[in-house]
Amino acid sequence: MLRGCPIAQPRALIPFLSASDLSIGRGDRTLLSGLNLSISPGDVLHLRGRNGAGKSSLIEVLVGLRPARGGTLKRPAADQFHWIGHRNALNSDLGVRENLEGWCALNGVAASGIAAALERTGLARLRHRQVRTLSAGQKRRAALTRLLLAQRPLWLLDEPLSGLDGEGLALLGQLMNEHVAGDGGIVVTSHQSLPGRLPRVTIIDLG
Ligand SMILES: Nc1ncnc2c1ncn2[C@@H]1O[C@H](COP(=O)(O)OP(=O)(O)OP(=O)(O)O)[C@@H](O)[C@H]1O
Repeated sequence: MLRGCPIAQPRALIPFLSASDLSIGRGDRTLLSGLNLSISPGDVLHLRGRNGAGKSSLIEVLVGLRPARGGTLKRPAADQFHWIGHRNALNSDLGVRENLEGWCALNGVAASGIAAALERTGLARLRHRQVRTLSAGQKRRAALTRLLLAQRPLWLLDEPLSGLDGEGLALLGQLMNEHVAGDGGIVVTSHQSLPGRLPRVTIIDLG
């Protein structure tokens, strides 16, 4: 029997996360309904909208912090995504490095990468500073440092641009670019255009 060269098959991209006919609400109000979305390796999903449109509420539903009001949601396992919320999830009383060490210990992540990750996010110099003494942008950078340590395929970033200066925005653009180039996926909320040159961005306007 003749055997030819194996023919390269197109890669089937299995979504990290998908939702159909999703509705979400706060209190007695429905904020969003009939929402369909899917995020696969290499995708960036930009959730855009005015203040109060429901961006944070939606991302909290996507990560499982609050239930959807209706529809279907398929989410990855907890160790397959990393979420950065509005508040950065940093302990103000601890130093930058201590925060990261604690996060690594809690999440079973090797702490050996902390020094390099802090260099990358421009915080090496501030590693011993108590978090409460950092500026808003520096706190944001500390939260972004966890992305490098976590090395999880799906990132969910709520307003990651807030507080960052031009250099910080460029850094975030690079991190996002590298992540999707390595077949990661990103869900990101922002009022602004996203930094960097991202190859595959889908924008969902929430109003
Ligand atoms: N605990 C709450 N109870 C009732 N309504 C709430 C609660 N928290 C937020 N809301 C309302 O839900 C709506 C959506 O809020 P959400 O924080 O998701 O908006 P957002 O698009 O992220 O806004 P922003 O751009 O200002 O961060 C707003 O109208 C807000 O007032």
